[in-house]
This record gives sequence, structure tokens and C-alpha cells, in this order.
Amino acid sequence: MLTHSTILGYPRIGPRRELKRALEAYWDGRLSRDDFDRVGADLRADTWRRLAALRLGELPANTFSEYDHVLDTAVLLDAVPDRYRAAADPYVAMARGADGLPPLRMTKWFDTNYHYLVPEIGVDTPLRLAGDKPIREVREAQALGFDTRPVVVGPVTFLLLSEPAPGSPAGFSPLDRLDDALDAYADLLAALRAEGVEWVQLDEPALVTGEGVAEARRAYDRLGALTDRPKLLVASYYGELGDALPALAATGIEAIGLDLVRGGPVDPAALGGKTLVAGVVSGRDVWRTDLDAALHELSRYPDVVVSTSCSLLHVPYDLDAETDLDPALRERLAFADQKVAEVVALADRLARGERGVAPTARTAASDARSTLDSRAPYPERAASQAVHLGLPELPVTTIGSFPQTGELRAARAALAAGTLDVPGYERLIEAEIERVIRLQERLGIDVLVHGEPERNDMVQYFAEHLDGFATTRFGWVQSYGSRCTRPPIIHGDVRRTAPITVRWTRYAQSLTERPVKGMLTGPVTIVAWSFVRRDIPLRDVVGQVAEAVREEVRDLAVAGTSIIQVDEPALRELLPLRRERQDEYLQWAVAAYRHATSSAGDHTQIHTHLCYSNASEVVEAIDGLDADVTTIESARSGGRILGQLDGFGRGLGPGVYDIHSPRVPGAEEVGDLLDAVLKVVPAERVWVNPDCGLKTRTYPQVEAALTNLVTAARERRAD
Ligand SMILES: Nc1nc2c(c(=O)[nH]1)N[C@@H](CNc1ccc(C(=O)N[C@@H](CCC(=O)N[C@@H](CCC(=O)N[C@@H](CCC(=O)O)C(=O)O)C(=O)O)C(=O)O)cc1)CN2
Ligand code: MET
Ligand SMILES: [Zn+2]
Repeated sequence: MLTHSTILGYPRIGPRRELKRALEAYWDGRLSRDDFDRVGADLRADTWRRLAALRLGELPANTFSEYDHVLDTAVLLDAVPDRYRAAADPYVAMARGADGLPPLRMTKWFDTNYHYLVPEIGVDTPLRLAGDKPIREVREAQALGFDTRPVVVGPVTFLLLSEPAPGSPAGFSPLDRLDDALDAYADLLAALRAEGVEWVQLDEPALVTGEGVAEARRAYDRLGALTDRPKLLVASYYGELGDALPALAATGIEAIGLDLVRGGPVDPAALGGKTLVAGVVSGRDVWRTDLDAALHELSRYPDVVVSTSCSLLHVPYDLDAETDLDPALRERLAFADQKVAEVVALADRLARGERGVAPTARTAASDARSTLDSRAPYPERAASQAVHLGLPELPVTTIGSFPQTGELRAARAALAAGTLDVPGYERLIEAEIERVIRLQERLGIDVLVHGEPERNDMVQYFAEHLDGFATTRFGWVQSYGSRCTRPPIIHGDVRRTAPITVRWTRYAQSLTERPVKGMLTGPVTIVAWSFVRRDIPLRDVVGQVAEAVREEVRDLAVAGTSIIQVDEPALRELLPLRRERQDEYLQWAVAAYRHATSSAGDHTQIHTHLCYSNASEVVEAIDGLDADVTTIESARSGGRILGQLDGFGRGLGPGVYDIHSPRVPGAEEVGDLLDAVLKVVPAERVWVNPDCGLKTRTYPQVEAALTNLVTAARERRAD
């Protein structure tokens, strides 16, 4: 049997973002491959030592990644599209693109703010054991004296998250290749057994969506029946297994991981005698666990290992680093290391025969805010906006942010350290806004932005200016590759006490005759990218934030802002993973957005922006937002969203520049994407814009790319 405590995974970016810095230095050629590898090895060693020091029973391995664990799995299985194989570093080329080669598509990992690279699987994509990363990590741990349980994305989830390679026959699905994948997994299991590995964890979070149940049965019947293999833990998380639980329980695997925080309790008999790896400590929030309630739940199962509900990838490392937090709030919090300590404490108490107490029922009843829709129907608004704005056909705009330069970040750090005063900081921000305005005028952009230089992050910035939020100094969580965020903590009622953005928008507008878009983050996104209080329903928290955004929209409009963009890139993120719960969510999420924007008059043009959203799943809801203009990610997915937007009756800007790659698209490439848009959407409603904000890019890249956007738009206007 397993020892009695474990975790499904641990953060990997480093407590001070060591991996981020090393990655960026390695990509820039400032760090050698050897030195980069050493940073990774140190992070892995520190992780195992830390977990052992916290007295965790069973340590995971292969939780590290140089970019993304789904990409790691594709490389492990040799599922590398041919076009990348000749690149100097195929892994980096798939992640970030290389000369002339766009990267793989990137999208959200389930309902989290983590993003993975989407593998492409075709009828004859290789699926064979070609790599040895899990084996290397196991050996590395052994050399340090630790026996570990390697964690690998499971075959069903891997294939469900993949997309058909371009040119696949109609009706082909990557899951059709399950048997080939299982051959490779069988080889991997044999190889790990040969290393003396006792347990392997195969992650199958995709099963909580209700898909892949029959395939999971087939996969684990087959892997379970192998004789030359370690014991198998199949881990599910982010929800309940539903029908997949009896399917797994009927196979020959040894243990099942359940998310008991999100999934709720199961009948112990349903486990078919397997060990339960019981996820009772939440990996999705920063709240302390109710240990008595968790113990009560744990004591229902005969053969149990205490665990986290999912990997700790989504929470910061260590609360002890946050010395500035209000002590009353700190008492309620637990980051990764505190959660590990909770798991260990629970295992100790369980071993002593403690049984805990049932939790008291939570209060629920939601008093959803009703929308005060005051805007006229779109055609009327559009007419009044057209007169007011006088824009050319195919107007060119950007999504909001311009490059966040090292000087800006350093200035913010200096402001926080007290070595730069507020007026000095504000002068710097104004200078940056002026630079951004002049640049856009020079490039011939039609609707300008102020560039968001004053914002550390589009959510954290608003959190810092609203009551009810706390923010952290070191609470970094990986979003993708080297990019991280510090999710704010919503711990009380949210309220706006003063205007937040009006000053900067007004300043930007004072510099130019062209319209400057006001720029706000929407209520769903602010909540989705924060850690949320649990004592009131989510929709009520979103309702409070919507009210705050509504006040800001009103103040911007009163200040004369003629276009206001309210971003909702996370609209799909909070979408329940199971279909049957999705409609209700979409209804209140859309209502919150409409409430937030309802304080604008009809002549104020409302824009919204979505990205990474697999927007196809929420097209109707996007329509329901009723924004006058919607800018949406499209370039990186080859414009796939276009097929679904023909019914969309308002302004539309499918991105024609993939800003997530350092690659600059030529005017012709941009023109081709634009032509594809013009085939589906009438020209008078098409906008020309990048996929997302430009904050992660450099000025030379941005200048070159936007020049090409303007060129492509002007050529088509002339036609
Ligand atoms: N919250 C959130 N989620 C999102 C997005 C987003 O924009 N925000 N976009 C999508 C993609 N995800 C992204 C997530 C992060 C970043 C990003 O660029 N993050 C920055 C950090 C942004 C930030 O908080 N910056 C702070 C702190 C910067 C910093 O590193 N400061 C230095 C000190 C300053 C120096 O000398 O450089 C330090 O702390 O060590 C600031 O500007 O003030 C990064 O990883 O580098 C981009 C996209 C989806 N999810
Ligand atoms: C992740 S969506 C980003 C929207 C934001 N306005 C920006 O341009 O950065
Ligand atoms: Zn975006």
C-alpha cells in the first residue's frame, strides 16, 4: 500500500520564479544549455527536499516541466509534427515558434488559468516511447535518496486534449489512436518498472468532463492487465468522475485519485476495493482546510491515502513569504507548503484513529443582481456610434497593452521599495503613454489605446484598487511557459471607492484627436483569475465586481470616452466542466457583463475581447454579451473560429497577429487572414487587430507587426 500522504503535483516555476528567469535567459542566448539544465535540476532537488522535510509520505516526480507537461507528453511519445523536426530545438519551436514556423496552438487547461500546447495527432503520427524524461527524473531523485512516484498525463486525457493533425480524414479523432498510445504507455511502464519504480500516477482529469469513459475502461483494462509494470494510480481532478468511476473501478489498476473538494463524496463500495487517493485539501484555492470535516470524510473509506484535490501547480509556494498580509487574513490562508502540511497532519490524525466531525451546512441562497439593461438595440446604437466616431472601413486597433518594458517594471519595483516617489512614477507612466500614442499615430492606427503601462497585470491592478481584495508579493502561479500571475485573494465584499482608470485614459485622450479606447477588465475575468471567498456563491462575488466595473464604465463615459473595452478573456474558464451545468452559468455570467456595461450611453461603443477561449463553445454567450465590437483570438488556430461566427451580427475583429509568439507575420500573411475573415463577415463590420494585448512583446516586434496590419487593412480598403 502507499504510505498515507501524498500530493498530486507541486509548483515548478521556483519560489522566486527561478525557472522563468532561466528560461528567458536561455531563449535569449544569455544562459547556456548546461547552466539552464542546472537551474532545473536544482529546482527539482529543492522540491523533493522540501516535501521530505514537510514529512510527506509519497513524493511525486516528473512534475517539473521546461514549458508545459502536455508538450512533454507529446515529446515523450514522439508525437511531434514533421514540420518541427528539423528545427534547432523542436521543443522550443513547438512552444514558441521558430523562423517561419508558428508554434502549436495554446489553450486553457480545463477551467484553470494554466495554458497547455495542443498536440496534433494524425492517422500516422508516431506514438511510441521515444523520450525518457520521467525516467531521468526518477533517477535524479534516487541519486538524492528519494523514491518517487512519476506523474504522467494519462493516455485518454492526452488524446482528448489533442487535435486532429491538419489534413486528417473527416471523422478522424485522436482518440482513434488509443491502441497505439497504449503500446507506448505499456513500454513506459515497463521501463519505469526496470528502474525500481513502485507506483506511477497517470493523470486523467479529462474524465471529469464526462467524455472518454469507454476509452478509459479499455485503456486501464489493458494497462491494468500488464504483468511487467509498477502499481497504477489513475488520478482524476477538477470535478467528479461520474460514470468513469465504475469504469475505472472495474479495471486492474491499484488506486484511484478523486477530487473530493469539487467532486463531493462517493460511496466507498463504488471504489471496487481500490485504494482511494483522497483529494481533501484543495489545490485550487488558498484557503485553509477544515481539518475536522476532511477527517470526517476520510474516515468513511477503508483504504485511503490523504492527498490534494489536484496538483498544487495552481497555488503559490509559501505563505511564509507574505510578511505584509493582514494577520487576520493570513490565519485563514494556506499556500502549497501549508497545504502539504495539512495533508501530513490529516494522515497523522487518521493514523491515530481520529474521525473528525461533519461540517455544518453552508449557507447558499444567491440574490443574483438583476441587470438594468438600459442600452438601445444594436442597430440604433451602431448608427449613433457611426456618426459620433467617423471611423474608416476596416478600422485598425489593438487589444490594449503595449510592451511592458524593463524600465516600467523596475519603476514599479522602485515605487514599492520607496526609492521612487509617486509623482516621479506618474511622470514615467505619462511619458510612456505619450510614446504609445505617438507610435500609434505614426503607424496609422485608427482607434488608439493608452497602452496599460500603469498595470502590473490586468486583474491584479484592479484588485489593488478595489476593497475586498488582498494581493501578494511573491504569490506567483504559472500561466504558461515563463509567464506567471499573482492571483489576488477576494476575502470580503468587493467595492469601488474611487475611479481607477479615468485619470490615465483622460491623459491619453488629451494627447490626440483620434479616439482612445478606455480599457477595463470584466467581472467574470477578475473573479476567474483571483482566489475567491467560499462563503457566498460565486455568482454573487461576480455580481459585486460587476457593480464596481459598472461604476468605472459610467465615470469613463462621463469623462468623454467614446469607446470602452471591457475584456472577458476568461468567460469560458468558469464554464462548468459538465454540460448539464453550463447554461445556468452562462446566463448569470452574461447578465453580469451586461450589468457592468449598462452604464454606458448608446453613443459609447462597447468593445469586448476574448482569447484562448475555445470560443466556439461559448459563441452564443459571446453574442449575448451584446458588445458593439468583439475582438477574439483567431490567428494561432488558423482562423478556425471563423466558421462559427457567420450568425454574429455586430462588429468583429478576429485576431490577425498571434502575439504569443516572438514571430512577426508579414503583410501578406496578415492579408490572407484578413481575406478569410472578409469571406464570412461583411466588410462594414470587420475590425483589424492582433489576437491579444502586446505586453509580452518587444517594441521592434510590435512596430513591425502593426505596420503590416495597417498595410494589409489599407490594401483591402482600396479594393
Ligand atoms: N492574470 C492574468 N491571467 C491571464 C492573462 C493576464 O494578462 N493576466 N493573460 C492570458 C495569458 N497569461 C498571461 C499571464 C501572465 C503574463 C505576464 O506577462 N506576466 C508577467 C508578470 C506581470 C506582473 O505582474 N508584472 C509586475 C511584476 C514584474 C516583475 O517581474 N518585477 C520584478 C522586479 C522589476 C524588475 O526589475 O524587472 C520582480 O518582481 O522581480 C509588474 O509589472 O509590476 C510575467 O510573467 O513576467 C502574460 C500572459 C491568460 N491569463
Ligand atoms: C488576456 S486578454 C488581455 C487584454 C488586455 N487589455 C491587454 O491588452 O493586455
Ligand atoms: Zn487577450
